[in-house]
Amino acid sequence: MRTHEAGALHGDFDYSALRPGWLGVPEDVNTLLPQLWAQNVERADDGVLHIGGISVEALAAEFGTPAYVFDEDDFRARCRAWIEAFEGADVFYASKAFCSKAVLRAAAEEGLFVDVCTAGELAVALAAGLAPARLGLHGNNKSFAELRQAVEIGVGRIVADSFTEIERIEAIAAELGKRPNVMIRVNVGVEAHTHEFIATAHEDQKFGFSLAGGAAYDAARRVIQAEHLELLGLHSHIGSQIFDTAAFEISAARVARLHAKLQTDFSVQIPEMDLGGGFGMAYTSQDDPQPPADIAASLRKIVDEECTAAGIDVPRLSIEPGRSLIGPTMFTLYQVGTVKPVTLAGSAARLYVSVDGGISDNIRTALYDATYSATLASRSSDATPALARVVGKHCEAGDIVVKDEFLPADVAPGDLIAVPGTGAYCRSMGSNYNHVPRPPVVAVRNGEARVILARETVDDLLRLDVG
Ligand SMILES: Cc1ncc(COP(=O)(O)O)c(C=O)c1O
Ligand SMILES: N[C@@H](CCCC[NH3+])C(=O)O
Repeated sequence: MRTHEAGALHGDFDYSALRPGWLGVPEDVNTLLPQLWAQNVERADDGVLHIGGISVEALAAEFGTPAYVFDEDDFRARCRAWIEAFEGADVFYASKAFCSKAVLRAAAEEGLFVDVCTAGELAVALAAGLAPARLGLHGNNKSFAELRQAVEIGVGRIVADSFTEIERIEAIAAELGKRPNVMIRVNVGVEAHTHEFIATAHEDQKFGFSLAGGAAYDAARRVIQAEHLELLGLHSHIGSQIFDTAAFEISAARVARLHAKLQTDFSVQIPEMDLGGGFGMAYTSQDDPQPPADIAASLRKIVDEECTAAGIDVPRLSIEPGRSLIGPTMFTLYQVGTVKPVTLAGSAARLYVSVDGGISDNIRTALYDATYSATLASRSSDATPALARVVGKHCEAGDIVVKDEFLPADVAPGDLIAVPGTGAYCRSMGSNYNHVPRPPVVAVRNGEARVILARETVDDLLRLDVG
C-alpha cells in the first residue's frame, strides 16, 4: 500500500482558509462526530464502519458501490421528534428531499403528512398507499393535469402560487363539483442567510405572492370570494438549510399579521397556517442545528403573540421539514479508485481521492458550494491525516463530492469511503451524467438490510435510447 509523507502533505499551509473552524491538522480522523451520522452508525472495534450491526464491507459486497445507506430507525425517530415538538400542529414531510415509497410509508406510519410538488412525487405517494387527504401539493407551475388530478382525488391542500393557478383550480373545482382547500404561498420578503439558489423569500425570485406588494392579500381575497374554493390558510417557506431562527420568526410574524388582517377585513375564520420547512442540518462540525423543540417554541410564541395582539384565535399550524428529517439518516458509500497527490502552495499537497460516483449522486457541492465531510469507512488508520478532496469519476473538474477533508494519508484504491448527511437532495437531484447509473438506496432496520430503491443500470438508460 502506498503512503504519502506527512511533511510533504502539510507544510505550513493555512487550513483555516479552507473551512471555517479548521485550525490545523486534526489529531484523529477515525472518530465519528455523532451530530454528522445517523444514530445507528458506529466504528466497531475492528475499525470498520457498521450500521445497525452490519459492516460497510458486507453492504458493499452485497449491494455494490456507490450506494446510499439509510438508517430507517433514525428517520422514524426524527419523524417522532418533530411531531412531539410540534404537538397540536401537522408535520408534512417534504418529499422533494427524498422520495420513495418506503420512506413516504414510514413517514406516514409515524404520523406525518406528506407534501409533493409534481405528478411524479404524487404518484409515489399514492403508490405508497397514502391517503390523498394527507397530502399537500406545491409548486410554482403545476400543470393543468396535475391540478385536476389533485382536485379530483381530494388532495388535502393545494398551495397556490399565482393568480393563473387560482383561476385554474377554480375552473377545475367548478367542473368537478368540488371545493378544494387552497393555501396561498406568501413571499414574506425575508432575506434568509443561506445560499442564494435555495433562498425563496427575497422579492426577486419566482415563488409566492408578494406580501409587501399586496399580491398575497389580493390572492387570499380571490380565494375567499371564489365560489368553489376554500381558503385553508397562508403558507410561507423562506428557503432551505437555514440556522438563523430570527428569519423564521420574522416570517411567522408577517404571515400571522396578514392572517389576522384577512380575518378581520373579510369576517372569515382562516383555520390554518403553514410555516414551511428549511430547518438546517449538520453537514460538518461547524453546523449547529436547533432542536425541533426550540424551533417549535419560538415559532409558536411569535404566532401566539401576533394573534393575541390582533384579538384572533391561533390557527392550526403546520410545517414542512424535508432535509432535517431525512438528510442526516443516510450516508453514501463509495469505493476509492485512484489516489493522486497534487501540490498546493509551498510544500503542501492535497490528495485527490477519486471514488466511483460523484456529481451524478451528489450535485450539491458543485451547485451550492455545499460542505460535506468524509471518513475512511472500511478500516481505521493510524497514518498521518492528509488534506484530501473526494472527487468523482465524471468528466468535469467541478465533480467534487467533498471539497476539503482530512483523510488518513494511506487511503488507497479499494478502500471504502463514507460521506454522511446525504439523505436530502442527493438521490432526489441525482442525474445520469456520463451515463453513470444512479445508485441504490439500501435501508437498514433491525439488523437487516434491504434495497428500497434499486440501482439503475446501463440497460435502463439504453431502453430509453430508442433512436
Ligand atoms: C414549499 C417547501 N416546503 C418545504 C421544503 C423543504 O425544505 P427543507 O428540505 O429545507 O426542509 C421546501 C424546499 O425548500 C419547499 O420549497
Ligand atoms: N435542493 C436544495 C434546496 C431546495 C429545496 C427545495 N425548495 C438543496 O439541496 O439544498
